[in-house]
Amino acid sequence: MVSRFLILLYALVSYTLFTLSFLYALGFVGNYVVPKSIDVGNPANASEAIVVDLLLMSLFAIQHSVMARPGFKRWSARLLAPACQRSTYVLLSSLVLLLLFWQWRPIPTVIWQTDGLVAWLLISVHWLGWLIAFASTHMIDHFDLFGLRQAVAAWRGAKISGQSFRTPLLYKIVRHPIMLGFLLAFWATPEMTSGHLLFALANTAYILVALQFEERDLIAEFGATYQNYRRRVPMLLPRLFGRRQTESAPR
Ligand SMILES: C[S@@+](CC[C@H](N)C(=O)[O-])C[C@H]1O[C@@H](n2cnc3c(N)ncnc32)[C@H](O)[C@@H]1O
Repeated sequence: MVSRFLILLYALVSYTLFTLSFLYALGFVGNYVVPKSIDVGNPANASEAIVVDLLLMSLFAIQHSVMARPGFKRWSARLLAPACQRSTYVLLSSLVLLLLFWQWRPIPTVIWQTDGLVAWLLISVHWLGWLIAFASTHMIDHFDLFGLRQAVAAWRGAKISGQSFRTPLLYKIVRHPIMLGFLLAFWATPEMTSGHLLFALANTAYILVALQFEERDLIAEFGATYQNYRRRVPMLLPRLFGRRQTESAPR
């Protein structure tokens, strides 16, 4: 009973930290509200800023990708109860993100600046990106992705079910709408500085590499179902003109 309560508490703390880091990310990337953002904070010379920022983003990429691999999950299962695994991933990802926000060095040189209608259009696409990313987590399984479903199952003494494969709504248009949302949020800005550009470029490269690993794991887990899905649905860029579907979509 006590351990089940602690697992639930741990999942709630991790989820709260994720929520805070996600909300901070909105302010960080868009330069809204928060005290320290992508273009506001400790001044540094450009070379120091590039090195520190790349190290911070690499730390996030390594933590986020290594911990997501099945081999790491099997190894960590010897140390962590299954119900705690996803929460630990979420907790560490959130902590690394908060470290990035805290230690980020801005590079303020302006690359492009817009105003009027173009600026509003870019701001709208930026917010649409965040909305797509957040809504898409609910389309596959938000509470499973962030570890709460596993902790609630443990609390109830129920079996923790494995990940299920889903393709609802936006997943019928692209295979990775969460990542598409992030890319829109990172690139669509009325004022692009060198620091923001470094952030957008490095994260785009990371997303493109990380998706190769994620898809390899999805093929290993769901086999022909994912291969068929891959043939029918584009990775990140929606098809402008629909192609006739020849196979029935997995649900
Ligand atoms: C952060 S989510 C990103 C999902 C997807 N790459 C996207 O951008 O929308 C990563 C997790 O989603 C899972 N996932 C990816 N596509 C999925 C799908 N169609 N159905 C269920 N889970 C999926 C992956 O196995 C991984 O555990």
